[in-house]
Amino acid sequence: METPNRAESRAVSAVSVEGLVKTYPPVRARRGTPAAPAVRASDRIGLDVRQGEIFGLLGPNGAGKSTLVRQLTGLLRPDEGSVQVLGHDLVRHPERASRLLAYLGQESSALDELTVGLAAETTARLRGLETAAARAARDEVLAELGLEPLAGRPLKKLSGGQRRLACVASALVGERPLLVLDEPTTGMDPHARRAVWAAIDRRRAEQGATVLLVTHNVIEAETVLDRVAVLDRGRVIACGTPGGLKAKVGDEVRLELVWRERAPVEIPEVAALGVTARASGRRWTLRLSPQEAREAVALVTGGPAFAALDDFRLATPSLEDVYVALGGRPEGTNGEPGEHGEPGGDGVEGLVKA
Ligand SMILES: Nc1ncnc2c1ncn2[C@@H]1O[C@H](COP(=O)(O)OP(=O)(O)OP(=O)(O)O)[C@@H](O)[C@H]1O
Repeated sequence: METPNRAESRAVSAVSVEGLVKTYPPVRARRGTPAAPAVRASDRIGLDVRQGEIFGLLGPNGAGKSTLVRQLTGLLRPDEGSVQVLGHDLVRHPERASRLLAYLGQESSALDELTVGLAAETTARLRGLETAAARAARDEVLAELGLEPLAGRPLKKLSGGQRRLACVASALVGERPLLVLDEPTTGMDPHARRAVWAAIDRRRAEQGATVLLVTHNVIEAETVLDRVAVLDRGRVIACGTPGGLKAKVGDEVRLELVWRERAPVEIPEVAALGVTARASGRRWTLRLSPQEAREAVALVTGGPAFAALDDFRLATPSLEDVYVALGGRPEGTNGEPGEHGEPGGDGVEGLVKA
């Protein structure tokens, strides 16, 4: 028998995904193009996004975030599994997606020929608003995002950040209960970013909108998200609130050491620290217990190592630490998982949402 809690959580679910599998087929080698193997971009994904929350999908390049949202928005058919959006089965009825959700993808080519104003107005009309209402909605969203001075300019003649902002305006125009935004603030300056987050937050506060946000900007994600799912190689390797996920890293603190030129590894204690450090140029990042951190700070500030030290910083765990601990790659790098991070397998099972 179903417990009241489960029944209740189902009732307020905006997006519910179960057992989602998507494999891109292999590509045969042709005229100088090498063959590519099949890619399982969604590997039995299960997710539940509650109504009214800002839910993030976080993961490195190629983790499968866009593939997942394209299935959630009815644009890509899964091989297996179910997708329910506000109670509608979008695998069986992908055509219903346009009534339920606004989707901002990574590409904007469909709107490129239109002016900023016309793109917003046309989208509003397509979402069922009458001419006068569509124009009012257009004016409102352009004012909200500071786009009025650019209203008459075609998107293809704007800078990257301006074009992205215009695309956000079109995504937000006309009310949709679910906003699916794939990297909405890419290329934007801080002023534009703030305007976008304020506009998203307003739709949640005033319209009760649910927001599903794709990002690999860990820092930004931490401040705006209610909950986050971390994707890696097509799998959800963790899901929870940013605070909850951070608590899973325990009471570890992060110690960052910046060396003047190079780390003085001829000092045995420094060499020992280096074994567990993630090194990036002159910077070492360590995750340590509070006691270990105290000892490490005493070592690098008190002894001969101090002469080689340029700067250091102690911080409580961030979402980025969680991400690295789970086998994700730190922001801004394309390298392999952190040296002391588990490879996203057994060690993190306890974090994966049931
Ligand atoms: N149309 C396609 N055909 C074949 N493989 C694809 C296709 N689209 C994506 N892939 C592969 O599927 C995997 C997941 O890609 P996806 O675009 O979903 O990742 P992502 O997490 O959105 O990445 P990014 O952060 O770079 O946007 C990658 O290995 C990618 O190379």
